[in-house]
Amino acid sequence: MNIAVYQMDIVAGDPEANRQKVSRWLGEQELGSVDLVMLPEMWTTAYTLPELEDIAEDPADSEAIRFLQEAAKRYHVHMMGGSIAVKENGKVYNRAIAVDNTGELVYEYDKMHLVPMLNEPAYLNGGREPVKVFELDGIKMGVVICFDLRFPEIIRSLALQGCELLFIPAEWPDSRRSHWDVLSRARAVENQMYVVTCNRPGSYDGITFAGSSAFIDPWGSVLQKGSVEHEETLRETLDLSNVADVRKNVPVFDSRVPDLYE
Ligand SMILES: O=C(O)CCC(=O)C(=O)O
Repeated sequence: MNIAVYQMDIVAGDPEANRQKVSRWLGEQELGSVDLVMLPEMWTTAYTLPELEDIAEDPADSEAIRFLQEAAKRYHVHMMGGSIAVKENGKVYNRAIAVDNTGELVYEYDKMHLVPMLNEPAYLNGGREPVKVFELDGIKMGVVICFDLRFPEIIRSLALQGCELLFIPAEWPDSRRSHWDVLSRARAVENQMYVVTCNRPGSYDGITFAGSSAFIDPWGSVLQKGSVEHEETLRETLDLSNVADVRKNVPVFDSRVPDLYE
């Protein structure tokens, strides 16, 4: 599977400007051989938490979701549309969106772990639906969002559902970049899956973000990594047969003793 990650700097609080930005970027790419495009966390708004109450979109009538669906059809690519702020029944959620290359919405996930360091619980509601794998081109995939990376149990739950490829859209700060690097590799090694991350660079409201988006293989090798400071595009072709090979060579899943710890 050929994947293009847009390590995008985000215009704060301006969904229209961000849609235009992604639209321009898509138009500049040679997407002929690309199967899937990935965007970062909250790519329409950035972390403008106090404004989200007003600018989060109704998911039943969302410009951002329509935009992802139109882009998927136009370029014939699956869209791992990072996450966007949505408002449903008066509550704001940080929702990851996956759209297939026919424009069909195939999976949504509301970030369940809210970040105390950012006072997120004051502005957002945590998702209450367990994570599930979804399938594109016969590949089992999962998505978790940023802070979720610190909770190995949510990612193990995806692995136990057969996940081979995990996406992590993020707005991870540079001050904790070492955690981002170590934990995303650790999740790939312990779950023997590909991990593809898309983290924004740039700054907002006194926080500088870490960039460092990456493609990590099921052995834990970093195939490619973005810069810390700059916007950029990362592309990689993943050979999904490596997942089965690594799981065969180091049979972690056959060696589990869940009765003793679940
Ligand atoms: O866990 C961290 O250090 C960063 C988390 C975060 O910034 C987020 O989830 O948006």
